[in-house]
Amino acid sequence: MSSATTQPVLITGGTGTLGQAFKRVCRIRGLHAVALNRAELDIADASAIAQALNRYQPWAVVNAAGYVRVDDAERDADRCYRENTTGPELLAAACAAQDVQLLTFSTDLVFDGQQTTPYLEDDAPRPLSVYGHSKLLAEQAVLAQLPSALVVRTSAFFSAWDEHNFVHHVLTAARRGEDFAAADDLLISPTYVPDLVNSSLDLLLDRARGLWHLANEGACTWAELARLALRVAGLDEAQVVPRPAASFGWIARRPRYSVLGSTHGLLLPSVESGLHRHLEDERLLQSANPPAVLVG
Ligand SMILES: NC(=O)C1=CN([C@@H]2O[C@H](COP(=O)(O)OP(=O)(O)OC[C@H]3O[C@@H](n4cnc5c(N)ncnc54)[C@H](OP(=O)(O)O)[C@@H]3O)[C@@H](O)[C@H]2O)C=CC1
Ligand SMILES: Cc1cn([C@H]2C[C@H](O)[C@@H](COP(=O)(O)OP(=O)(O)O[C@H]3O[C@@H](C)C(=O)[C@@H](O)[C@H]3O)O2)c(=O)[nH]c1=O
Repeated sequence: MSSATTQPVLITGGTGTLGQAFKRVCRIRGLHAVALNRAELDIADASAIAQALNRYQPWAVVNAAGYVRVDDAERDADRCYRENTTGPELLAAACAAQDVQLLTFSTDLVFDGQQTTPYLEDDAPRPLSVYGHSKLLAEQAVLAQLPSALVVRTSAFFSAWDEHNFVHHVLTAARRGEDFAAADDLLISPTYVPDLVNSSLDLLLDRARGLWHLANEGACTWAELARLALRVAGLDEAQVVPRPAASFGWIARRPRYSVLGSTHGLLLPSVESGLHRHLEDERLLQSANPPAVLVG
């Protein structure tokens, strides 16, 4: 295979949180990358995948595309399975045929939450939602098509690089002086997106394969995460209103415990460290002269 320096990493879902973050981290690390949006590459279209692989000749595909609206998925199952299961399976088949590495992402929501200790890669999955089921089928299909694929289970993204995440919403509400209701009975593993992307890329470059759990160290409830974010930001933690998950009226069931541990022993830095860097990134991006590598 040719070297990673001459061929690009091909990123799907280039307009999303993860796709944009991969683009940015590749730029920071000097890795050649091409990020495609849905119009340029629909991952559920086999001929579009073949065309993209032929055109860009990537050494690896990073699949950052997916259907992530967990509640909507319960009533929009066909679309969810198309984007979360069919897409990754077709990518894996195409990568297998052309000897290209593949990194794709799964979720803590493949688990049912009955455990009381962190879920490891070989613990039995039993999803409670259409979204979780679509991701479990994808894991199985991808590894059947391409046993060398890297499948990273992760959860509860936060990042200052865009606004589509829980921590951003909490900070924004608190700065406006508004209270913020957050579930206090679901235990999760929050994940700082830049840490996830850097570690995933390291694993991809090391040719790691199979299932890996990647999340920041430090299990907490959504309410604890909200309070920690406000504490790190020097805001008033009392603006977090703890509530049971059942009171939010969500359509999809969520596991009450979906903390991720790993048999591989690789842990990202602590959630608190991620929050400090989230706030520092906010500051840099809002400054008069943000660093060029962070812009775009
Ligand atoms: N957000 C989270 O907390 C977590 C996310 N993940 C996983 O990480 C991955 C990325 O999530 P995230 O970045 O948050 O999601 P986003 O919704 O921010 O981004 C998803 C991207 O996928 C694109 N997309 C959807 N369907 C297709 C398709 N058929 N072909 C090409 N592109 C498509 C979307 O395009 P468009 O804008 O056109 O819709 C969008 O750009 C997903 O696999 C998700 O399951 C896992 C755990 C936690
Ligand atoms: C959990 C929670 C969410 N919210 C808000 C934030 C958000 O706008 C909305 C729904 O929350 P989320 O979508 O973040 O929650 P959810 O869909 O459960 O998040 C998931 O995303 C998918 C893609 C994953 O794979 C998981 O790892 C997980 O992080 O409700 C609260 O206001 N309070 C809360 O306590």
